[in-house]
Amino acid sequence: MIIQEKLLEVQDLQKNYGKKNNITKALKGVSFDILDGEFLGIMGPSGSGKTTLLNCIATIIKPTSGRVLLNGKNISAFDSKNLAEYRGSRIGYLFQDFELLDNLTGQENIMLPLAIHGMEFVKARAKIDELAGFLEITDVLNKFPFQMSGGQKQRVAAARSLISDPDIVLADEPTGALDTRSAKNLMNKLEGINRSSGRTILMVSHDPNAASFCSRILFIQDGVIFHELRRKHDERREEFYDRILKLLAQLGGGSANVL
Ligand SMILES: Nc1ncnc2c1ncn2[C@@H]1O[C@H](COP(=O)(O)OP(=O)(O)OP(=O)(O)O)[C@@H](O)[C@H]1O
Repeated sequence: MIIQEKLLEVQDLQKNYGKKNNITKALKGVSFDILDGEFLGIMGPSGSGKTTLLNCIATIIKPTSGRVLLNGKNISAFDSKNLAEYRGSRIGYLFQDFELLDNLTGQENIMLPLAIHGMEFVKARAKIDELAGFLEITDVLNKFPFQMSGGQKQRVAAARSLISDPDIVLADEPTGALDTRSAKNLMNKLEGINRSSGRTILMVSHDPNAASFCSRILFIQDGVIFHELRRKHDERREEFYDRILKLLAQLGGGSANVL
């Protein structure tokens, strides 16, 4: 994996929900960079601010203060016209509950970002075939979501997140609705995409198994990043997984208490 320059810069991000007497400080000044080609994980207990952080980066919500720079551009200050250009094009999204449209086939779902941003049909066709082959979804391209397994739906959603060659894919608990086998399969595919094409991925997960596929993990609690684990060069995933579990045990007397 060739790691190059800073792709995403998160600078002193704060997010408050609510009003005057009833404010929840979900993010209390979060800062970190993601280098081009990284597969970064964010782990933390329920309510720690993971989704809020991802949604601020995804431009789905506006931070109370602080900035998110993508390729040096302050996307948190973009207006709706700029955002429309970025969403689904420069930023790919992968959600826990797939968010496929029920009345569209797999292929039509995958092509949705292209319908919005435009791409020649021939080019799109070649790209779909390539992604479908890699993600093993060729046989469900003409099926509707209700005819697919959970794992197939999530791999179709992964293809949709990648179809427009985004700078970064943001994944929120992508294995959350999958059984163990499908979850491992999906993570293997995401790791393969990260390694083979250098695609940058930012994934929020509370699952140590899923997180062990990342090259680096940031730990968040009470809206603050408090620890970082980096997968060593050539470290086997199983060894990284053991280190994650050890850290969680140190932090909270057992992973169940922490996450
Ligand atoms: N729309 C909202 N309005 C008010 N408070 C919110 C809102 N969304 C989140 N919060 C609060 O902000 C804090 C962080 O929530 P967030 O969803 O980011 O945590 P999380 O780590 O993703 O949790 P989980 O793992 O349970 O999804 C929590 O205290 C939550 O109750």
